[in-house]
Amino acid sequence: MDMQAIVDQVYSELTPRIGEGKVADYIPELAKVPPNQLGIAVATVSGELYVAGDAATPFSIQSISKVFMLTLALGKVGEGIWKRVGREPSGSAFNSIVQLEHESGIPRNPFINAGAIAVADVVLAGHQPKEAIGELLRFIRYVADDETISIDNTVAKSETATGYRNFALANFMRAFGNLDHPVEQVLGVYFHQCALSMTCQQLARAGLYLANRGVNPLTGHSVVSPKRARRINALMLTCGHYDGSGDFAYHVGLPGKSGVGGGIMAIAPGDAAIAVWSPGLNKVGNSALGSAALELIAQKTGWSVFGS
Ligand SMILES: NC(=O)CC[C@H](N)C(=O)O
Repeated sequence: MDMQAIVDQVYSELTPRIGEGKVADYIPELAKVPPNQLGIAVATVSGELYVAGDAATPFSIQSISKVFMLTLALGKVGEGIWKRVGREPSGSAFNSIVQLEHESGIPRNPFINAGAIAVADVVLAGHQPKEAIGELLRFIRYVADDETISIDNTVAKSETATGYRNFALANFMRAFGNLDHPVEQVLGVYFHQCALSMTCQQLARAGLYLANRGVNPLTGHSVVSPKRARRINALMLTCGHYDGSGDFAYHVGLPGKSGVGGGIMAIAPGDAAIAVWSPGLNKVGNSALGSAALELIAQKTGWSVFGS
């Protein structure tokens, strides 16, 4: 079956389930997003793009931004980042605070909130918060090869007003000496990165460097080394879905990163980058239908990092 037929079939198989899950409501602006949407985009390393459903509708990428910020931070400080954040799955919720105290302010991995806040602190070094946000925006436009990508300031404001847990996490880390900048500044960067607004099409293209040994095949831009691309994929596989990472690996078998906006970016190394979006979330905060769509795509294409 050709790729467009696969994407169409996955979309139509899931159509009866559209609306499943629960839209995130702890960020008031996200609670307003209509739940009955499903977008699928597959960008192949050979340069094709296959889409179905609401693949051209922008949504809040939220925690998917953590992959791009980690890429930036690794570019800045290299492996030194691992003094500030671990590389182990957390087995607890994305916004959990318990582990952080036990482990003296060193977050388990760069994809839980605490870890991403530490990464934002690294990217902020030598910058004003506005410049760091500008650097991320330039980077995402560069990897996606799309100058129209922007940040939804209403979402960033909404989260700033209600992000009590993230303030708690950041204050905790600052107390342990694991944040170099004032909490307000670091979270300013973090909330804006989470508020990046992108479509499935843009996100699939943006992820291509991770599917193609660090090089964006559409532009020829070398973003990271092959080794670094593999390592980022390894972290996405083990930590990209919080305490649902094992289940995602079991069902989908590909590195992936989810966000509470309902998006998931998945990487089929050597083949494609995939972005799916549906706002309803499962119990651990990952898109319910997005996960189902990726499972079907993986099944139908045979893509898996665990063997064919
Ligand atoms: N899992 C997520 O997407 C969480 C991101 C969200 N901005 C938060 O910090 O709570």
